Amino acid sequence: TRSTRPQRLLGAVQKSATRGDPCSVVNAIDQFCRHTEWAMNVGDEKGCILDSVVSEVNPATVLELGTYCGYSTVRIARLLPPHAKLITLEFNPDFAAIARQVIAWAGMEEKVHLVEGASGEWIPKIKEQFGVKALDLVFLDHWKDQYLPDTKLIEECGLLRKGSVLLADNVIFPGAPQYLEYVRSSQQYESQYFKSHLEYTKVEDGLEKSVFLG
Ligand SMILES: Cc1ncnc2c1ncn2[C@@H]1O[C@H](/C=C/CNC(=O)c2cc(-c3ccc(F)cc3)cc(O)c2O)C[C@H]1O
Ligand SMILES: [Mg+2]
Repeated sequence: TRSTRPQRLLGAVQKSATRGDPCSVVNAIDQFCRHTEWAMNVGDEKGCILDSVVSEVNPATVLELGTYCGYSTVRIARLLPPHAKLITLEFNPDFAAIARQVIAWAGMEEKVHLVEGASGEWIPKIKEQFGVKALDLVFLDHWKDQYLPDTKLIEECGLLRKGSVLLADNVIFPGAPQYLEYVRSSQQYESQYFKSHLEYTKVEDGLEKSVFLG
């Protein structure tokens, strides 16, 4: 039967990237998605903004919502110090299986906990399951209508501290209007929009960075 897009993306990684080299994995996926087959990775242009926020926050604990094929998982993990932890949630078993292989090819398994499950079910378990006191950085890139409910759940679970950063993909396209309204109007956040483009296209999109003020 016909392969899936994630399977073809993994094939491109195994063909063109060097095992243990996360930058080559990121570059292989960008090359494949720009020249062969588009896929919904944050991509190279928005990825540079992601890189700068990760480097600025220098997080010990990161939560990613929506692993998909693991592109941003690898992109973030490659910048983390040795004992930092990235917890990434993915409820589609087929995507999770591909992402595990992409993460392994990049040699990032030590820094990444990929949890196969729904964010709504797992966010309340993070503290106990992973011994996490607070999240330094949250990268939101799952279903866009889940950004707001999951942000409220993260707050309710006491997972944010003064200075915790939320970084949300696709706030313009496909768009997350309710989330944007919330973080931009809330007294508890200082929000900033980073204008960019939808991955591998000229369509406007961007990332919203929101600092929790406690
Ligand atoms: C609640 C929950 N828990 C765990 N995993 C969850 C979850 N909701 C989704 N997920 C997982 O995240 C992933 C979902 C990501 C959703 N992202 C998107 O829908 C998305 C779509 C586009 C896009 C743009 C233009 C177009 F013409 C078409 C598409 C671009 C992007 O960057 C995206 O992130 C995969 C899914 O299984
Ligand atoms: Mg996205």
